[in-house]
Amino acid sequence: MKKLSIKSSSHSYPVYIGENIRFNLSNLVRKSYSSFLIITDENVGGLYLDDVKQSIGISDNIHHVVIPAGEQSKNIQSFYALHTKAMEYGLDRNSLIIALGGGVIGDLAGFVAATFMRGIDYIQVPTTILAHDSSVGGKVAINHELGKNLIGNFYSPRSVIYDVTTLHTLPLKEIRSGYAELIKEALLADQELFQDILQTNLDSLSNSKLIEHLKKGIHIKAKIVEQDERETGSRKYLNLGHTLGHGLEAELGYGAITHGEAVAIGLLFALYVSEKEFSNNLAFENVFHWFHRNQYPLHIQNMDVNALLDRMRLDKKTLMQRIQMILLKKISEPQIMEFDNYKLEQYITGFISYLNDRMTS
Ligand SMILES: NC(=O)c1ccc[n+]([C@@H]2O[C@H](COP(=O)([O-])OP(=O)(O)OC[C@H]3O[C@@H](n4cnc5c(N)ncnc54)[C@H](O)[C@@H]3O)[C@@H](O)[C@H]2O)c1
Ligand SMILES: O=C(O)C(=O)C[C@@H](O)[C@H](O)[C@H](O)COP(=O)(O)O
Ligand SMILES: [Zn+2]
Repeated sequence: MKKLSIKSSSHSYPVYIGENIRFNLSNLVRKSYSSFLIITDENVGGLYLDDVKQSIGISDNIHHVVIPAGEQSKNIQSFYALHTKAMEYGLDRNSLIIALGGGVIGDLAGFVAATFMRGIDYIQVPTTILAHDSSVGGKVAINHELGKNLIGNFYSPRSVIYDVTTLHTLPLKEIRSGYAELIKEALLADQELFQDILQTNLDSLSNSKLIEHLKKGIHIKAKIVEQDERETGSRKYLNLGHTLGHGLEAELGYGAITHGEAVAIGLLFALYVSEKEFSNNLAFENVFHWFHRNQYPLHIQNMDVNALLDRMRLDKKTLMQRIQMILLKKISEPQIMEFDNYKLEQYITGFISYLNDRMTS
């Protein structure tokens, strides 16, 4: 098992990465709690809820709630229902919430923990590749129907317990989704990781390669969030690919495409704009080929560009109504840039038709 420690403004917390460590929760969670609420979804619950329950111990004070799987559950109704359950189960300020699942569960359960009785402890037990990103850094949120993660907070977990054995049950679609965030981290900070991912075929991914990539991704994320927890500066770079990605998720309807699939298209857009702005031959071609080879859904059909721009304007990086995008001058050299509507509209229109042409040729 590997352990790293992350410093947040309120406390430091360990990230454990290892095989079958979901069976060892009671040793890894050191403090004693009055009660536990495990929040999970129907897919993950069927696979791992019993393991986690047993690993905490035998007690009347271990409760669980299973919610429908998917992005549509990351909403105000689930948030409210979880608060109701927490009250009905008698959780108090010394209770622990356990987020067992992917990023949807982590963001939602984390936000419930951040707000229940003004904040109680929670831990992240991530079960997707994508959640190597979401479980670290303390961003917790739910979606508003107008925009992604618009209701939320920064609220760090007490620990992250990443049992990589759980990743064996992930479908290929979710492997792809998680790798979009890994490519993002590689583009931001690690040329070697980037080249290595480009050599990797997701349908024949080895366990050792996956774990190597995850450790590097977590390392990159950890370094950035330690420097700038509340996103006043360099943390914005972790939003590479998300200005368009989040806009697409909201405009297409939450869950129509996965977060990682949206980020993949957003990354291509960021590279497309970067190459035009900085006149360089960056990485668009390589990334496009890799996504295509690994069957990422890259078509954007029947998109109302103005509606998409309105979604993008609700992005949290927007200032004075001006949309900001993270671009790359080169690999490992991100830069934030502000755009006026006209220019961005031109770029989006050009990008969508270019991408659709490439996908049909
Ligand atoms: N807080 C952050 O810093 C941050 C970072 C990145 C993404 N996010 C958020 O994370 C969410 C996406 O997370 P996600 O991709 O993990 O989605 P998810 O939680 O919906 O999980 C994806 C799917 O995989 C299933 N699943 C999960 N673990 C499984 C397993 N081990 N075996 C089989 N099936 C499993 C789930 O039931 C679900 O159907 C988005 O809402 C995004 O906004 C947050
Ligand atoms: O941790 C961050 O910071 C990120 O931007 C990571 C992103 O992958 C993640 O999707 C995050 O939730 C986006 O944050 P948001 O503030 O744009 O909602
Ligand atoms: Zn993301």
